Amino acid sequence: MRPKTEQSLKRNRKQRELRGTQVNTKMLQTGSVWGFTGSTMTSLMFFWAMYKQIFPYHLQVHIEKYVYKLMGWVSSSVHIKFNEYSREGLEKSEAYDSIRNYLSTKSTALGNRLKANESKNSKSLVLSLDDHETVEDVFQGVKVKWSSSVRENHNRSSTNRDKGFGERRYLTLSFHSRHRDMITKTYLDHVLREGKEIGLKKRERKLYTNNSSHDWSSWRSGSKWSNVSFDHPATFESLAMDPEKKEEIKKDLIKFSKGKDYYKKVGKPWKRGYLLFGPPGTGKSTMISAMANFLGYDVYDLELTTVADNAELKKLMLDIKGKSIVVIEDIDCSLDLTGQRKKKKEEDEDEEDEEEKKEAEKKKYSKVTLSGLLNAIDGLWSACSGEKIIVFTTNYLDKLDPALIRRGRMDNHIEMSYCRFEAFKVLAKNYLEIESHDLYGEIKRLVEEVDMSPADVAENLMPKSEEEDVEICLKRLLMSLEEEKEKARKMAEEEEKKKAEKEAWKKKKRAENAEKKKAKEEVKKLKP
Ligand SMILES: Nc1ncnc2c1ncn2[C@@H]1O[C@H](COP(=O)(O)OP(=O)(O)OP(=O)(O)O)[C@@H](O)[C@H]1O
Ligand SMILES: [Mg+2]
Repeated sequence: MRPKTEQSLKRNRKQRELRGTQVNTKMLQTGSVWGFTGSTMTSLMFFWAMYKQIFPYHLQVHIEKYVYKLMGWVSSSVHIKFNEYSREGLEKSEAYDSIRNYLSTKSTALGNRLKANESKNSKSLVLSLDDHETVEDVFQGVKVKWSSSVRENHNRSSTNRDKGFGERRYLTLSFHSRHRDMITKTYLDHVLREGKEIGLKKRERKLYTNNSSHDWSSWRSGSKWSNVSFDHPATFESLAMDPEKKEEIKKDLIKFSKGKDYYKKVGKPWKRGYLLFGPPGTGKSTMISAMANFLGYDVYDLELTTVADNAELKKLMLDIKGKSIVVIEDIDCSLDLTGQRKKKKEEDEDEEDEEEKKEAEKKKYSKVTLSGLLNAIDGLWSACSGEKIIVFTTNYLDKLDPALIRRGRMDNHIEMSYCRFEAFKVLAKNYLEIESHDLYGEIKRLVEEVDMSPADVAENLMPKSEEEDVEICLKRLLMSLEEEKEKARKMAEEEEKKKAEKEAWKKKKRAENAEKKKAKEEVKKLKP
């Protein structure tokens, strides 16, 4: 470790010497905000190079301090330095990362030399300004200059050495002193905000699932959630549904994600609830992935049946970060959230089949109640750590307690329905890469009258071998639709028959009753 560090230090020193006085001049900059004149620079360069060779480091630090002060008196420029690490060298500076992200967009435009870094938390390479590079930026008509610098880290504690820090990087922002107020107040705010935004878009997103509380202590740092990287390919473009409805949802999401100030103004926590309902295979789960990809949010898949009680649910909720979608799938099956009314009904019916018994067993573990869940959604936690979207999915809207899905809790109710022609066109484009076909007319007629889920349509459209072409897939879909239509017709016929039989039975009963009544009345008349 040590020989390698010393070698790298030597190499750095050499590089510095090769770069000459220009680089050394940049290294003058160490104060947090200070200034110096450009006119005195040239004469200083020579002395600076000499003095770096002659004086030991600890003396240089003192000399530099006084030189900066002197230069500050006559300066017309202001320089602000941003270190990569905190003073102790242990923690990476968030501001540095945000500025680096911001500058990566500026430097690409200007064609500067860039450095590609691979980051653990980023889904792609992070491009940043290379060492000793400069880039200009213009904000509200004011020109500023950013330069990236690196200097040896002379204060290498054992921790630093272990972490492999031989160098200290920093960015310097330079501008004319007359713009000091605007730059320090408005421009820096703008840079940090934009940089953070870029960082969030680039970061690798996660899919979290809740651990059972029995396991909380055994997970690293007592984590309540375990995660994998979220890599679902669904997007709104590939989602088959009514285009107008899709646009509405996208607009709603954009409004929400940009609504920080609005929510603050109206005094509401920055969160929004979506209820997705519809038959199986209509794209509810796919929609959640598309939403997460659209907004760049993490997904927290909350399995309520493994949550022991309300207190545990609250702890889980408090452990959720901002910019996330909290999902409770099949909310009607998760817990007995319909309250007493359902219990009574079940007791009356007394006809639980095997499946229901198993479900009930699962639910027994969890003591989460409806009011616990309502608190978890609406409670104080929901105002913590940034914006959140909560999504419930269900196949049976009428099974849910109205309190759970009322507006304000579930703000947006979205019905995911059977595949109609507009949705079919999206699926055909996704699966077969076609925009139209001779068979479209026939398909349109059938999909508008047959209830087939997008999942079933997609399955028919997917080529099953290399030999299967577009026509084969479309014809298979047509056949399935015809079969479904026939099935639906037979079912309707049977329904009709049953209804007619019931009606006939009722009529017969009514006639029998009338007959009986008549006979009784006649007997009454005959009685003295
Ligand atoms: N609207 C859709 N657009 C695109 N693909 C869809 C759509 N609906 C379903 N699919 C396809 O069908 C598969 C199943 O859909 P998904 O899991 O989203 O349905 P779901 O509504 O969540 O069903 P369930 O109610 O059973 O959970 C998806 O993987 C996707 O390929
Ligand atoms: Mg689903």
